[in-house]
Amino acid sequence: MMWFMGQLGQLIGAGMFIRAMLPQWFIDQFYGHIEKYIHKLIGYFYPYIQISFHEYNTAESFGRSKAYAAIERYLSADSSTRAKRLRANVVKNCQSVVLSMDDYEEVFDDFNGVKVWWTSSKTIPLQQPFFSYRDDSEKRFYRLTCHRKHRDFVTNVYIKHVLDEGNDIALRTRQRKLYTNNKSDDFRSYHQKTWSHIIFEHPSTFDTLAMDPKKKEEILNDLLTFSKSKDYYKKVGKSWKRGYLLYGPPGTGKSSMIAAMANLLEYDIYDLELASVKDNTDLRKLLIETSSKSMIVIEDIDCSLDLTGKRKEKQEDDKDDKKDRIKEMEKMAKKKGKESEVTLSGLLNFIDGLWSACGSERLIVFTTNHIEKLDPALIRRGRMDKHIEMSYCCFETFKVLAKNYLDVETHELFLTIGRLLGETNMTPADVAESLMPKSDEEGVEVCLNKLIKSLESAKEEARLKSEEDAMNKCKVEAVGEKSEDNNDQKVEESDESSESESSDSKD
Ligand SMILES: Nc1ncnc2c1ncn2[C@@H]1O[C@H](COP(=O)(O)OP(=O)(O)OP(=O)(O)O)[C@@H](O)[C@H]1O
Ligand SMILES: [Mg+2]
Repeated sequence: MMWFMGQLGQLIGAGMFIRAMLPQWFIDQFYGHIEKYIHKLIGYFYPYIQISFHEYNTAESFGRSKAYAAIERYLSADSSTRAKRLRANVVKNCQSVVLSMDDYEEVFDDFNGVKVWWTSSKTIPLQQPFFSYRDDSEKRFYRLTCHRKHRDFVTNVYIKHVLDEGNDIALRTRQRKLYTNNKSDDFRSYHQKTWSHIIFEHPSTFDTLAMDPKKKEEILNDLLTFSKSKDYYKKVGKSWKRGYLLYGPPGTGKSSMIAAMANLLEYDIYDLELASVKDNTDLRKLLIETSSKSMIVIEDIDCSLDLTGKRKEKQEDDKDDKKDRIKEMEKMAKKKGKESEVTLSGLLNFIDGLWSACGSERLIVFTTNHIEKLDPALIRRGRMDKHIEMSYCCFETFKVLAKNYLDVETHELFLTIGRLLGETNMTPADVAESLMPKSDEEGVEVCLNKLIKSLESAKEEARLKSEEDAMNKCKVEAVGEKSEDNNDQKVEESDESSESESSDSKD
């Protein structure tokens, strides 16, 4: 049957060829009528329709057709098991090979009971052009054939299914990227692109992330639910994005959490450095050029810009250490002649203004060491939907680190470590550093003892510091009391002198 269909297809092609051979006057006078009857006749025997998808089409003048690429991926996923002749394409920096059907191969597809078949083919022009910006010697295309009674289903439903699947495969198999907007001035003058990128390869996952297991599971479920909620977001009229605020002291795993999130959902990361953004218009431009399935990350948002200060018109106390840092940054920016003019309202619009709805399936993540210094408008629910505290190492966190770094789940020293962790604050970064063997000779016990030692010295340091603080407080109070006494004495003396002056004058 397939052979028969193929032959009929060839006949149609032959008809086209005969048409090209006939003189023009004959075509003008008779061919229109003849062709009508030929098609009727062919249609009687050949109840199939054919749709071609060319690798290069005029609508997408440069580069390959996106539809062709999507079909190629869709067919590759399946055809490698069914087609007899395959073509190998090397991807991911020569690390893997993707197989696709070779030229003139044919595969069947069955979708919802409708049978179609795909043929890969190519045309070779008779004359090679003198000049061409790409190799025009071969023009590949896929031909889809189906029964004409399924025409509507195939054109409206099946082709959409193929393109969606193909695009999904592209997302699943792509190399993920880490983008930055911070470029040197020299680079910027040659390349006007807003983002530059490297391949994103970070080993952090939710398995390696040390934190309270219940909290971890809650975050994991939240992320997975988000990634499957396209229809829900559409139904409630919200753009498909979610904001996360990660806060806590340095070294508690905020950046590690970001990498784990991106690895879980297979998203790209756009690491946005606000201090390098010229103004709100530039910020919008950056937003527009981000892709879907991505995370936009602003680390240390409290130090990025004087966002709170601009809103409050710098009425706040200038002794604040954050402001000192910002002033320092502004000074440096002025020196370079590129001070950022991004305002708080610009940033709020970036997060959930009208423009933020472009693209979809996006996470916006802020990190900070000082949540209390952020403007409430910036982190209210709806903008930053989920607030996650990354805190000092507790016993549960330690157990995850011990499993990751030493491969132990229990040990007699765990009891001592648990007690010490309850008595002093140590970041997971510091705990991890003690647990990491520094040579092959350092076994589990040595590393756990190292941790106990550093916990004890951290505890001692904290005790000394609190004693010193208490002493300083006493000193300040004593100085305060003394100056109050002096003031009282001065007041008394001045009262006395004024009294004596008044009595003198009376005399
Ligand atoms: N919760 C954690 N789980 C696993 N590893 C951690 C955790 N916290 C810290 N680490 C380890 O400590 C290192 C520093 O952590 P990370 O950079 O994620 O901290 P951070 O909270 O982003 O710090 P900062 O506020 O200074 O940016 C990481 O490379 C990781 O190895
Ligand atoms: Mg960090």
